[in-house]
Amino acid sequence: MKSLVEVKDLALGYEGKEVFSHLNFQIEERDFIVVLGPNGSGKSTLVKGLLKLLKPMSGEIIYHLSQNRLGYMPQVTKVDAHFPATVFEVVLSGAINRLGKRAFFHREEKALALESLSLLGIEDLKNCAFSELSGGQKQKVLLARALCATRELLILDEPSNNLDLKSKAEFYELIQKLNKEKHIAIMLITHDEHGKETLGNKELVFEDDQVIFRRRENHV
Ligand SMILES: Nc1ncnc2c1ncn2[C@@H]1O[C@H](COP(=O)(O)OP(=O)(O)OP(=O)(O)O)[C@@H](O)[C@H]1O
Repeated sequence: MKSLVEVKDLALGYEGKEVFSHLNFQIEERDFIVVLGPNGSGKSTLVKGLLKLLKPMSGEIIYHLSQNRLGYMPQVTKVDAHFPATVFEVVLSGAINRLGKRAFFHREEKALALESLSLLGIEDLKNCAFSELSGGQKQKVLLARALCATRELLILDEPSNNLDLKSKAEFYELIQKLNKEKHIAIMLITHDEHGKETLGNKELVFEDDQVIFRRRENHV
């Protein structure tokens, strides 16, 4: 499988203090990597590094993504729930990295936003106010927004947070389908028991001063 991202001997941290070091792993095409670990262990720090919001203290991250595009879905709690925009506007904003020097979205980006909505079966929400959606619907809209950025690699930050069991199961089914049928590589950061047991072909586990990367044996 082609490598999408190579993390080599990476150390990340804040103000000269390392959160983790000597981290090595690769994200390959079609991978579904589950990232696990207790609060404060460094999961979000890794995500910040992958999104280039935090510079490596040592080591490097090498990207083999087309036009360096990465899809990121933030935690709903980190998104302003009262954001005064329609679903379509929120999804379209995911295509901002495709604009280059243009200030306005073209027909292609708008078509991509519609296609992302329809891929997730939520085209009927298009004109709804984002702030009025349920938690599960908001997650799907943010996933459609990430799909507008790229179909190569999505990083999902605790997507099951604050969802009821039914919405959670539905959401996991959806991302599994994107991975298996559309061959989108996924990195899922989760605390969730469901994710711990059943999802992913590989896992990255942050525990007691070490980070372990391994293949999951129970992968279906
Ligand atoms: N901006 C920051 N400045 C300084 N220290 C930080 C900053 N952000 C996080 N940290 C520290 O880095 C460590 C790792 O935090 P991080 O947020 O990556 O953990 P996490 O595994 O994502 O936790 P959670 O599951 O609660 O989101 C913690 O000790 C945290 O206090």
